[in-house]
Amino acid sequence: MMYTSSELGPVPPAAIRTQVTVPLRFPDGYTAVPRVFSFDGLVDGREHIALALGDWERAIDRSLVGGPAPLVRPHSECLTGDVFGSERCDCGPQLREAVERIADAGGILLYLRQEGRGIGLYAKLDAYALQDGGLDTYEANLALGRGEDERDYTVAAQMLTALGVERVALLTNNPDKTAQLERLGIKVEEQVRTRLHLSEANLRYLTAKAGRSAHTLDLPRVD
Ligand SMILES: Nc1nc2c(ncn2[C@@H]2O[C@H](COP(=O)(O)OP(=O)(O)OP(=O)(O)O)[C@@H](O)[C@H]2O)c(=O)[nH]1
Ligand SMILES: [Zn+2]
Repeated sequence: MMYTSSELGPVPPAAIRTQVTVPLRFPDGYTAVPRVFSFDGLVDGREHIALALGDWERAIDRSLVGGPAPLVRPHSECLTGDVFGSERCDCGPQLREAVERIADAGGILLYLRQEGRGIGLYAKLDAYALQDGGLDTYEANLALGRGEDERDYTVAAQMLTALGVERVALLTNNPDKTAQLERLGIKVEEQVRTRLHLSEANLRYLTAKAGRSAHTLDLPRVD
């Protein structure tokens, strides 16, 4: 049975399992040196990781004594976008943007293994095929007998709590991430928008996100 936060009440604790430094170099030459954390006890049994970037320890310490909240992005896995640079979505550029902004501010990137808004990679590719036949990104999920968005952010709350993060500035345009984390006991003091990463190929996808799930995206009008 799938775990959902509303069923089981308080978020079960998770513990840090390993932390290790992984130097990164992006295709455009940008480099960052996050501390990568793995965890024991995440409720869905998947291998989610947290990347702590910049002066993250000071950012967390400061937030515990009333200073500004650390910048945190929960980023859902998108193999085609994050790894291969797919232009069907905005995930790759958003991930690159997030790493740099969090490294500058000090904070945490949660890399959540929730491919395809939780339906998995093969189902996402099936959904892409349906979108090529005219359905939008949400209709395609429904046509496959899946939810429009099956993501549950309990694991994100678990990881933040294990890292000692109680308050966050959340780097996202997705109001559901903010709402769920608040319900899970993480204080979201601010929702910080990501930039708009628009291409000819992702315009329909981003328009559906803005229209159907209230993503905060300033898109040009399409007639
Ligand atoms: N089912 C499905 N999933 C998609 C499609 N396009 C992208 N995705 C997935 O959508 C998710 C996007 O996740 P995020 O980058 O966290 O983005 P978001 O929830 O839109 O919110 P932001 O924080 O504003 O970026 C990834 O898991 C992608 O694999 C699609 O057409 N169908
Ligand atoms: Zn994507």
